[in-house]
Amino acid sequence: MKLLLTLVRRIHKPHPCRFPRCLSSGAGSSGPADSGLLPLRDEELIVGSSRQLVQRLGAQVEVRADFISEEEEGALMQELEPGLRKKRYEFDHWDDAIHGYRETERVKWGAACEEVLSRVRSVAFGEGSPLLGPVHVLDLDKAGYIKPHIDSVKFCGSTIAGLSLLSDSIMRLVKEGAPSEWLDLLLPRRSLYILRDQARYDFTHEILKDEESVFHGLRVPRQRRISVICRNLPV
Ligand SMILES: O=C(O)CCC(=O)C(=O)O
Ligand SMILES: [Fe+2]
Ligand SMILES: [Mn+2]
Repeated sequence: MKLLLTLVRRIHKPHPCRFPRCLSSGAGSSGPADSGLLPLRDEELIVGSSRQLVQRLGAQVEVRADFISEEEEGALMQELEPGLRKKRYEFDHWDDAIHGYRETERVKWGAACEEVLSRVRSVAFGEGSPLLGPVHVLDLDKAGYIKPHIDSVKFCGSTIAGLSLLSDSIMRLVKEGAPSEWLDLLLPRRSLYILRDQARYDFTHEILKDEESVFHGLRVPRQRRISVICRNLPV
């Protein structure tokens, strides 16, 4: 199982640090302490190297804030935490795409979680799109991060949809072979993100370390974060 999950990710060499950056202005910033950055409108959750790129690639990237309620997050945690707690976070595989994580897959869910997942599937995937059966669950330690990689085209199809639990985080997309083209997505706690087509095939994605977690000039503290990821199958 570990092997299959690892095969899902094709790692890419980290690119040189791109801080500081010039970001377009306009987002508001205050909000409740819980997901510290809300309320932001969904279109304010994406910034990038140019307006054109945000517009063009933005059609293939979605971030939906507040996709699940606190109760639904609680239901997912209740179902996932017992199994996750039996595993240790892995920090020592330097060749892995992910540092400081434990992960699992789940096929069968209780009713409350199944309801959430069917909502994810219905917004992310076209009718009849064949899905990868098991849902992928990735638990990142506060000190964990995901290095730039592209999900395997052999095992995964055109669309990746992920819920973020427990923490806000920043997902960075960087065009393969053209590192000056990038998008940063602010993924608030309890949001859903969807990557499609070019955003999924031609751009690496990564989750920033806590200490690099700055969006639009705004510090976004990264806590332990759990993602629940649905994928479709390659055609
Ligand atoms: O945690 C996430 O949202 C993304 C995980 C990921 O990129 C992967 O497992 O390939
Ligand atoms: Fe990935
Ligand atoms: Mn992924």
